[in-house]
Amino acid sequence: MPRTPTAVSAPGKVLLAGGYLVLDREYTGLVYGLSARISVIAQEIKTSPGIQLTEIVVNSPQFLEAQWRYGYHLAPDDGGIKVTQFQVGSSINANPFVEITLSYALSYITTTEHYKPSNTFEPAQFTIIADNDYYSQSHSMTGTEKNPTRFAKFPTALKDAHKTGLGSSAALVTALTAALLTQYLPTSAFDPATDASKRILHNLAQAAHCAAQGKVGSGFDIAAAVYGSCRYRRFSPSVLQGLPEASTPKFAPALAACVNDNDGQWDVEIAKEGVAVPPGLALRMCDVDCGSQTVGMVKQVLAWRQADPTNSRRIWDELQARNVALGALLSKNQTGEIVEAINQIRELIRAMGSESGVPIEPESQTSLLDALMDVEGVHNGVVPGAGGFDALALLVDDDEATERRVEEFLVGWGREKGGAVRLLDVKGEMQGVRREELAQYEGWVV
Ligand SMILES: Nc1ncnc2c1ncn2[C@@H]1O[C@H](COP(=O)(O)OP(=O)(O)OP(=O)(O)O)[C@@H](O)[C@H]1O
Ligand SMILES: C[C@@](O)(CCOP(=O)(O)O)CC(=O)O
Repeated sequence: MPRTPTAVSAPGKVLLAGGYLVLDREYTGLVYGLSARISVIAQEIKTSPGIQLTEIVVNSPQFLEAQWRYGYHLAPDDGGIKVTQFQVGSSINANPFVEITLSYALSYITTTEHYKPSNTFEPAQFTIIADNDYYSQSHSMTGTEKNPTRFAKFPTALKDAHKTGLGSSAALVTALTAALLTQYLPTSAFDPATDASKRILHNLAQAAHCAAQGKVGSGFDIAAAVYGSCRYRRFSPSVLQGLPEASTPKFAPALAACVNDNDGQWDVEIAKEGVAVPPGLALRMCDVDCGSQTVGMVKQVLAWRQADPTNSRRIWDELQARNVALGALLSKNQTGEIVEAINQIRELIRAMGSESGVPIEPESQTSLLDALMDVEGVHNGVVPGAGGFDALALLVDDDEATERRVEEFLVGWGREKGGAVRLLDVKGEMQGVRREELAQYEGWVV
């Protein structure tokens, strides 16, 4: 009997407060999950009787040239599962986030008691469906004009897609890891609704995402993808630094020991209590269709921190206090105090920017935020995360009239200043990873 297809989704993120600081365990970040999700639908590939396939296919049908086919084998000396991409068409088009997630999740599964003694995984297809707000490009909806489906078809390959900065890779790695664990383990061993499974998923997705990115960041984006909105204190980088490279000797047992946290090393702190958007308000995002190269910005800010330890500590400690104060007043619904609390945070973010020479809140974003605050119903906003030209996060009254006023304002702003500024549909959302009903993907998966 073929298994019924399953779907899981993970949300995108916005780091409302705590950019840069959250890289250090002394400080915390205020992270919100977003209603923009990445879903992965897992289905068996039907084979003819007598034919054995060892193939795993991953598709991202909203984009051009977005199918990746993999074979796999057990690497020697407990190296786990090595995946090898098959060529489709005339060129090979790699997706490191997909490939590394496969090799990490499958390697982990081989260490569980549920792995088939036959040393195989049933051939399966994993379809990635992303909410449209992850990308800035104009797109065509796939249904009829009167009845468009929720998911768009983009006229580009993924490498040409303009990202809005909502954390597509973290949501993808988390959802794909959860889909693989759901597909190849019984529900008694993995069920994303339980806390124990969420911990496994979090640790495994952090390990895969760091490997795919080629660096250990703070990991707040994976935390948001798994747990949704939370106050986040990072794990010590040493938790992952001892892992051998994938498919080298002893990778699989080392990964399992790390993910199962045999030595109690994971010191990450995720607090969901008290992280909220006050009733009647919404966290919205405003895309400026630019995006930032955050790697260089992070390097430069950290270099400033080393070069000027006294001054930078003074700014960071005060900024942490202001960030915590914002979290507290949001959770206590003190809506009237938002404007001043965020102004105070922005002031120090700009100070950190001018001291380090990094445009964390660039002047053009300052003028846009300040002008938006004059629109009725808009409280305040920040350039979240690493800052720069990523989409802005705004706290606004959650009603249609405010939405209309903001949209009208942005049209005028774009006309006057040039550039495509627009309100994204996405809103802050509390929930993390979850199982999904299949019906919503009709037309995308057969
Ligand atoms: N819909 C998708 N299908 C397949 N792969 C995807 C999809 N969306 C994102 N990816 C993978 O994630 C990569 C983008 O990751 P990257 O970390 O650069 O962006 P991001 O996580 O959206 O950005 P940020 O961290 O600034 O918010 C893509 O190059 C691709 O490998
Ligand atoms: C600068 C940093 O603190 C936040 C980066 O956030 P974003 O990817 O720009 O949303 C880096 C990190 O936390 O890994």
